[in-house]
Amino acid sequence: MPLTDYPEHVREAVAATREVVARLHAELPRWGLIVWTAGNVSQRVQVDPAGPSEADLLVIKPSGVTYDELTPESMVVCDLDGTLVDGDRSPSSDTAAHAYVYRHMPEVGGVVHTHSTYATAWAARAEPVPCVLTMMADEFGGPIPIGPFALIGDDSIGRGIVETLRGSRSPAVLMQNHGPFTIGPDAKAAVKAAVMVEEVARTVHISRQLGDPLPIPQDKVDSLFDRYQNVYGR
Ligand SMILES: O=C(CO)[C@@H](O)[C@@H](O)COP(=O)(O)O
Repeated sequence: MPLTDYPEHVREAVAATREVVARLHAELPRWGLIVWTAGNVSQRVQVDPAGPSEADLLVIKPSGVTYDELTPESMVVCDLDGTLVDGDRSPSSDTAAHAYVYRHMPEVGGVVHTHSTYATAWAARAEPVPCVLTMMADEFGGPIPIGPFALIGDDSIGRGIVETLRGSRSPAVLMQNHGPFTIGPDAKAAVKAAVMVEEVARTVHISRQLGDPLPIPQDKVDSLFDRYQNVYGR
């Protein structure tokens, strides 16, 4: 269904989401998380005020466009099957993965994918980043998990993200041989997770060059995660 057939309040929400998603894309090169046209950010447009539903839409970057060319108007709107609803260009090649996450994780409002160097190096080894930093306990509630090797082009990547993160406290998954995908209640939270996963992947990598980092006991991880998620910054 073309965007013009949606009610005015939905079209207004789409316009606002285009502004948000375009602005958040600038954070990926700003924090050194991508090169050229790699990576993408999306946000769910909640159509039903009662809560996330199959009728929702998503806004995502156009495929193969450099970040300096991204504008709110260039953002692409799709339904949760990945079908184009509004946009002059093809949606990101990862749209199917983002859409799958939105269909199967109703609490997720934002998805980000990058190829950030240190996190992608851990993904190349299919090695979870161990929880050896209080910052990891705060942000991820434990190790950063590895998702399965999955080819682009169907639901494989999205299924791997959901199967890995459903039931996990981590908002980030390192897809084997590919790179990080992150989720959040909105796109800003998912971008923050993408920044943090690269930061801790780098720190733990450096620590490992000099010796064996010390794991944090699980009860301490639980305490740190609970404080950070429920008290910090309130
Ligand atoms: O990693 C992949 C595909 O999974 C890259 O092609 C992706 O980062 C960028 O593709 P798009 O420009 O969003 O189509």
